[in-house]
Amino acid sequence: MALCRAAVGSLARVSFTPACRRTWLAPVNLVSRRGYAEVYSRSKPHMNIGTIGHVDHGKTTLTAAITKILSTRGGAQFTDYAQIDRAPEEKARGITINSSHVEYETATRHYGHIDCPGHADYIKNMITGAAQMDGAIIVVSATDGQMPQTREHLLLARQVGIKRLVVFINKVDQISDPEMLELVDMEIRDLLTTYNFDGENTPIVMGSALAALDGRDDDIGASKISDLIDACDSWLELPARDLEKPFCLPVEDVFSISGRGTVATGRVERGIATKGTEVEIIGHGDKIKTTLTGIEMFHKELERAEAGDNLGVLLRGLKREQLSRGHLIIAPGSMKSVKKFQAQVYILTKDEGGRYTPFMANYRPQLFMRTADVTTALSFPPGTPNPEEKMVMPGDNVELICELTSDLGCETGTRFTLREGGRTIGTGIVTKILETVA
Ligand SMILES: Nc1nc2c(ncn2[C@@H]2O[C@H](COP(=O)(O)OP(=O)(O)OP(=O)(O)O)[C@@H](O)[C@H]2O)c(=O)[nH]1
Ligand SMILES: [Mg+2]
Repeated sequence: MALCRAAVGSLARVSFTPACRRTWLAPVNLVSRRGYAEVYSRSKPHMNIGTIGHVDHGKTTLTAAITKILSTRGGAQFTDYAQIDRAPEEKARGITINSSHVEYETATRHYGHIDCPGHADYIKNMITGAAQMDGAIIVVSATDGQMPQTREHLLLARQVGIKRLVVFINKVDQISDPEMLELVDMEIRDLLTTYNFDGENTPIVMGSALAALDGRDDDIGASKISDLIDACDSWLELPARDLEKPFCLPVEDVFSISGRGTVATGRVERGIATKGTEVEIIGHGDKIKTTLTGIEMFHKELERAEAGDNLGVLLRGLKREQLSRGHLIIAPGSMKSVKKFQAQVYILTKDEGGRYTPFMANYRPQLFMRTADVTTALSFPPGTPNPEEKMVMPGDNVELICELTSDLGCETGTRFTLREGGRTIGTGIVTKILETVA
């Protein structure tokens, strides 16, 4: 900020000097551009990560320690424990989540980092994607080893599509027996493998977040935080940018333009398509191959549609009635249309605008996914004890099977909401595809 202000300041000063009037633009622009780059550092790739793990294992202390260590290298502003733990309430789609966001940068990357104050907030955050994590640091206290929430967060991390994690074994200042640490290391590697992470190669760093924060015992404090940051840089993979993913345009509206044909409008979710690209239309019982013969945005013809664009596309040989809201226009073969899937769902409490009462299997709310809405029957996955009697309470995090009345294009990781009578009662993420349409 300081640099930005300096740039603005110099702009104001220079523009007041008449003699400079003709020439000031160039130097001032240079200053402001340089200022901008140093402040926001857009040159480094960005990645969203966060601390996850069992209550009291040291997630917030570690978050504070990372900002402290990086602040000495000029890559962060030190944010102390109290500032992080005083997480602001965020209303994400009607759901209140307490979470703190800090940012820092290393030599090669810019990170956004999320830390939640409680278990319930981690669950909500991971299911709703209120702050999407591309990777995570799982914190495990050496004094306890893995605990129930260690496992639950690992499972959720897997389900929301996090592919790689870095482990921080914390509180080693309280362990005198090195064999104990070896045991925790082995146990965590086994656990990672159980949840389909790479247990063998995942970096595990052992240290003390508190020592780093307090500026003592460098060998288990600051130096280990540095190791952890290096492990994040080298092991966590940058997510593919939306432009690199296969094309997907969820249809919002359909028009018929006489003499030209059928036009679908919507916002490109991901990927790139050019005029003449072959596409596939899926959903609502259809699978139609066609070609994009025109792309238009703000009444102007475009050669290329890309992620984020709000536009209309002209489709070869398609009748108005063949297309409707909720269809997906995709790169051929890049996604399947799905009739039944398993999902991790968070049911909103009444304070969050959700239901007042529990529901049981065969409850049939409306499911909203991208631009589509269809009715879904809900049931419990096989192996659920007493499925006929099981009740889902507001505030619960449950695995459910969704059977749709009309198929929709989706994949593992696609998010949706459940609504009933105009209110959102739940939010979920697809974790397993069970039945697709040929
Ligand atoms: N001895 C020791 N204590 C630590 C260390 N790191 C954190 N603690 C203490 O462990 C307690 C919990 O730390 P937090 O950072 O609040 O843990 P958390 O995982 O954020 O806890 P929740 O947000 O409640 O789930 C605090 O009293 C910390 O001071 C450490 O390396 N060594
Ligand atoms: Mg905390």
